[in-house]
Amino acid sequence: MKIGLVGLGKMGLNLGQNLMDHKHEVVAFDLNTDAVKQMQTYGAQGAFSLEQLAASLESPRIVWVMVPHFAVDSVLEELLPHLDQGDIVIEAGNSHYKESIDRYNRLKEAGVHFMDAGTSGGMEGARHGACYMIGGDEEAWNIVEPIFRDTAVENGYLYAGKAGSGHYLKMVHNGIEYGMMAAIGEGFEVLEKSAFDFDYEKVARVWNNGSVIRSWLMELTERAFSKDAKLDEIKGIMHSSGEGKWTVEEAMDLQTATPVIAMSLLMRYRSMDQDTFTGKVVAALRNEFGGHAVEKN
Ligand SMILES: NC(=O)C1=CN([C@@H]2O[C@H](COP(=O)(O)OP(=O)(O)OC[C@H]3O[C@@H](n4cnc5c(N)ncnc54)[C@H](O)[C@@H]3O)[C@@H](O)[C@H]2O)C=CC1
Ligand SMILES: O=C(CO)[C@H](O)[C@H](O)COP(=O)(O)O
Repeated sequence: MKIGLVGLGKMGLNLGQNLMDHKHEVVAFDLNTDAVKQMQTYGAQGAFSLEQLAASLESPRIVWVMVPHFAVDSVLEELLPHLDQGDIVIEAGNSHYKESIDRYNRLKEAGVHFMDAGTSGGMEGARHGACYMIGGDEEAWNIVEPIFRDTAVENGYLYAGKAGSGHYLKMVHNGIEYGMMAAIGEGFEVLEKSAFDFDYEKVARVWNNGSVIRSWLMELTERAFSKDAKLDEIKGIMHSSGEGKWTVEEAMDLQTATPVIAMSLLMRYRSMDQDTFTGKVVAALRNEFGGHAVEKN
């Protein structure tokens, strides 16, 4: 199939190559023209505007959008005037499912199908076989399914149903990801503070062989320690992009207890601060009521 690919960053560049390895034709666009040129060297057709991208595709056009979630609306606004009834937009980044439902409704007014696809597996998945969770019209799904089948690992895609369901699943997936990573991190912190002198790469390796906690995340743990035995080269600052927060907000709305995911989110926020005002207040209060020692700046 011929696919317009918008967004050629860490995910898009890999996905574009994956698509071409599976004999799909790719028309590639990014604000960063160097990325477009990189895709061209891999054999893609380059586009230097969304108008040019749309003009290079035949109806029903299929446009795969792989940009950060804050850029999705500007892409859609600029792209929509160049699309026709029956065209299909697949938004495969990490967007909030409610925004995806709004986008589905907005594009539907123009007769354009909008599919929300959650993508998992990171850059390696995008390049060699991803995992997808997809929502949107079944009519459009029947057209685009081969693209997902070709670029996913075996059994690595699910058409989940109506608009929003793909990004809803990806939101919860990422919430789980937060909790699992936090548990791995905490376990290694206990090891680090213990009286033993463990080789963390070897620990992760043995845990990857037959243990209950063997997993891709543990394999990545092993890989990270193989590069930097004590992770001395990096700070323990944990950024976040939103999906963990959305999962917790959704759980709150549903009055559902998700303490593991919520705590892992809060620990990410905590990691952004060198010191905390909370800590100062508690230390000051202990000092006020009990004369307990405080540490001075
Ligand atoms: N990196 C990862 O492991 C994963 C990322 N995602 C999601 O996929 C999406 C893309 O992520 P990455 O590739 O990691 O981001 P990235 O920041 O590496 O790449 C984004 C690309 O989009 C381009 N871009 C931004 N605004 C644009 C616009 N208006 N028109 C055209 N191109 C534009 C940028 O120039 C950049 O090349 C995000 O929603 C992200 O959350 C999903 C799964 C895994
Ligand atoms: O979706 C992903 C993996 O599944 C992306 O890597 C995402 O950026 C991870 O979330 P966060 O940036 O909040 O850690």
